[in-house]
Amino acid sequence: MTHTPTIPTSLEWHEDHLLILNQQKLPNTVEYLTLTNITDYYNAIVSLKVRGAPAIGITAAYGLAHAASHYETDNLTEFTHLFRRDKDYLADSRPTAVNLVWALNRLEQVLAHAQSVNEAKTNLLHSAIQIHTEDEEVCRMIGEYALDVLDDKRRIMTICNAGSIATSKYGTALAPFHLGRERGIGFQVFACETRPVLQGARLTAWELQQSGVDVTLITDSMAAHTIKEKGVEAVIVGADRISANGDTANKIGTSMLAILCHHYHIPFYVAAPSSTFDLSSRTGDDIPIEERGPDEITTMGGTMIAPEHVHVYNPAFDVTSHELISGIITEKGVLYPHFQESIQQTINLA
Ligand SMILES: CSC[C@H]1O[C@H](OP(=O)(O)O)[C@H](O)[C@@H]1O
Repeated sequence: MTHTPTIPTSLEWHEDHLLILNQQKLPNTVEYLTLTNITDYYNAIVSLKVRGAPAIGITAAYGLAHAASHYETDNLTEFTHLFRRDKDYLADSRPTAVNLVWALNRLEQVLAHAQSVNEAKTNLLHSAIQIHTEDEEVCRMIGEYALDVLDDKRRIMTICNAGSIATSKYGTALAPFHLGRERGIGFQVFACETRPVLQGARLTAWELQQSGVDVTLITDSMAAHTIKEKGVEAVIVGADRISANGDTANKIGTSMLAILCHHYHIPFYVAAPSSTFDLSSRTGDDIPIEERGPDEITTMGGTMIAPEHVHVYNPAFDVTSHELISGIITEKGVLYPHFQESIQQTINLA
């Protein structure tokens, strides 16, 4: 049976609930979950059932609007108090991806202009839907600019999953591959498995196969050898938070690839929407790095692969110095060094 290439997505809003693709079950099971209360939304984000900076921002926005639609008060002051309680709850789910707080703050701005509880409930949901639908065009534009930047390069490496299922559609780092396949541009993508959660092995390999893109899976430790032996021509990655000087937080292992690109004299690109920039973080030192539990490292499929009680350090992200980044590809165009200035000129207009 021939497979019809499709670009998979992970989020669907249905009138009064959000349907999410359970990314913890991929690639073996394609399962959708219905989120019905704010604890469902929180737990889905914390447990990485939904993950990826833009996708968790969109999910949190729906979660907050959904919760607010059930507040039983006609008093706007009381409504606002409940709103801020739930906003803070969702904001605490994961600390590194700034898209989460960006989306929640956008809803708070909508609430500030509401004249009644009913108007607030309506406008909050419309804002969440708008954040979701806007993101698809943003990712498509990132894909267009990335195709220009990659030019005639075809052998590209990536890490984690900055793909269609990590956003509304298309993705950021993977967007050029999806668009390219639709236009007959044949990329060969080398996907790092991305220990410990295996977003590369479980998600990027699956997503690109669904979309008909040529993907080769490697372990993270094979990156240097693969760049040299397979003639990798560029690396493109996503981002969770980009500071004012261009330092970029992304999945753990990303800075390792940037250092390899510097050594092998190939370009290292970051692909991210404007909503991933955090100008209040002056440098990467200001970016909070999420640390996750030991089980992600000491177990696989529920089986211990390390001795009991071993000390574990599990940072989920690392920071790549702006000095190692060749370009930051956004929906507004490509930013080049010196990033402090180009970010001020471009992202301030967001
Ligand atoms: C466009 S996704 C951006 C970013 O989010 C991922 O982190 P996680 O899987 O922990 O949510 C990864 O760092 C991606 O590059």
